[in-house]
Amino acid sequence: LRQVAEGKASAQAEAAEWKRKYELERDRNQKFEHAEKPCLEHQVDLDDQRTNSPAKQLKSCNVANGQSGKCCSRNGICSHEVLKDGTPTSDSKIVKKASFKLSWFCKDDQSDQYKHDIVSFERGNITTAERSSKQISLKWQSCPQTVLILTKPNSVSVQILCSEMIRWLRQAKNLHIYVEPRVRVELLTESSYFNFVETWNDDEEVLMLHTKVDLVVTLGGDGTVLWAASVFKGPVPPIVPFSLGSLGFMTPFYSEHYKECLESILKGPISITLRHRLQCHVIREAAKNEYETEEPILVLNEVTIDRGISSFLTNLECYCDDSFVTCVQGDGLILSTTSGSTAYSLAAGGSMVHPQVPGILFTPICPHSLSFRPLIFPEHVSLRVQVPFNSRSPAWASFDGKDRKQLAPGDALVCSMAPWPVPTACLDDSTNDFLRSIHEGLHWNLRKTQSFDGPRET
Ligand SMILES: NC(=O)c1ccc[n+]([C@@H]2O[C@H](COP(=O)([O-])OP(=O)(O)OC[C@H]3O[C@@H](n4cnc5c(N)ncnc54)[C@H](O)[C@@H]3O)[C@@H](O)[C@H]2O)c1
Ligand SMILES: Nc1ncnc2c1ncn2[C@@H]1O[C@H](COP(=O)(O)OP(=O)(O)OP(=O)(O)O)[C@@H](O)[C@H]1O
Repeated sequence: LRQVAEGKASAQAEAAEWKRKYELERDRNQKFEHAEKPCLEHQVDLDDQRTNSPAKQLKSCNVANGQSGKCCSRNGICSHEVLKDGTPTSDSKIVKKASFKLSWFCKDDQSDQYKHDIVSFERGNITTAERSSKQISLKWQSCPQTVLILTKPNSVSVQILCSEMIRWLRQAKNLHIYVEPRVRVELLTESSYFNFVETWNDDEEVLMLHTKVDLVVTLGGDGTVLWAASVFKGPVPPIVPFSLGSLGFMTPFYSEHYKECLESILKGPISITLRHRLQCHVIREAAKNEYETEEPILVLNEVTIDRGISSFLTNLECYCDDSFVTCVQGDGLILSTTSGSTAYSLAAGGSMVHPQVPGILFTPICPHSLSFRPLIFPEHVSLRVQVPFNSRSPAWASFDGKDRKQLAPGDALVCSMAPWPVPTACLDDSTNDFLRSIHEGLHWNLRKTQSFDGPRET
């Protein structure tokens, strides 16, 4: 039964991955197949999809796609492709969701003819052209109209900024605002002016948030960005993270300049870091049937499997796809995204990796071995961490530092790249923001410069 459940989980992850790859591939092919028709021509249809009935949506989509299921994008990803899943609600008749287009560029854009080949065989030479180092740019194709503001709890400065920002977004920009139920109560306690601010009542409404929200603003530290990502179990709208914590690796925007920042974000284009997430399935040995596989959990930083309160050594068998990797004997193991590489994984001795690099970091925590160096796996693998039957104690899994789950002997955790990344807005661009955060946040490689005078090589 466990094998069946594991098979199902990995098949689901694989299917999602194939869907993502298929969509990217289809966009690439578009460039070659499509006539030079500007994307904006289809804009009316795309906007209509948001406001009209499902039947009309289907029709307009078919018209936009020339009945062939193709996207209007030619050199990027259109928002209606990323966000189209989910049925339209009655609200979507009133408020249109803004459409945008993501596009990328390489430094050597001149070599355009090879840009869309992953691997090409030119006169026997293998060349790669599809690298992960592209800066992604988001261009609004219709104006954003709905902003979700997520805030760190129990902070007076955050509360003050939140109400000030909402007033400005409403009065100067005439935007629809969503906040968490807790924040709406706080706002209404402050003033009945905030009656227009919307929220949700149950988890089902949260599941549909991505169909209503154009932009997410976070006010807090990295933990608030992790929180924002966890709210979206599927596609995530672009996130603009304002720094109101002590260490902001993922929060490049300064809250003092929020008006200028939001002006330019709402206008676009925006440089985006597409932060990959991991999809984790807990597979129970005791599962009675395959349907008992627990809901997958998406993490932006990492999933940690550790010894919890147990004083025994953790014993974890690790597999990559079907190959045995190793047995971790120590305090535990961190499976991290590249965004999470500067968080817990870093503290456990893992490398810092640029967040735009797609990979899964495999970092042991205090391994009782002299030779256990951290690894980085490619993005397409599925990793399985199994608590062996002969383990002396259970292990504990935690997801972005939250939601601890016990893994009994025989239980396993299966982890692969999720199809829904977290797009965070950059202050500058992906690379400069990353370098600034490791310089300013960690004082990386800070050393006094050697003086000029002294002995010299002759
Ligand atoms: N020994 C450690 O370094 C350690 C231990 C436990 C958890 N953590 C990290 O804390 C994260 C949860 O963050 P939180 O804010 O909810 O908890 P928290 O309030 O305990 O803060 C943890 C610290 O990690 C920083 N952080 C979080 N994500 C980061 C990232 N991607 N890059 C660099 N620094 C980052 C935060 O800014 C914060 O200073 C976990 O995902 C885990 O990575 C680290
Ligand atoms: N909207 C929210 N609802 C519930 N919990 C939240 C929310 N936003 C943030 N948190 C939690 O609050 C904690 C602290 O948040 P955050 O890291 O943003 O602030 P901080 O600790 O002041 O920042 P720093 O770690 O940089 O000092 C985190 O554990 C985070 O998960």
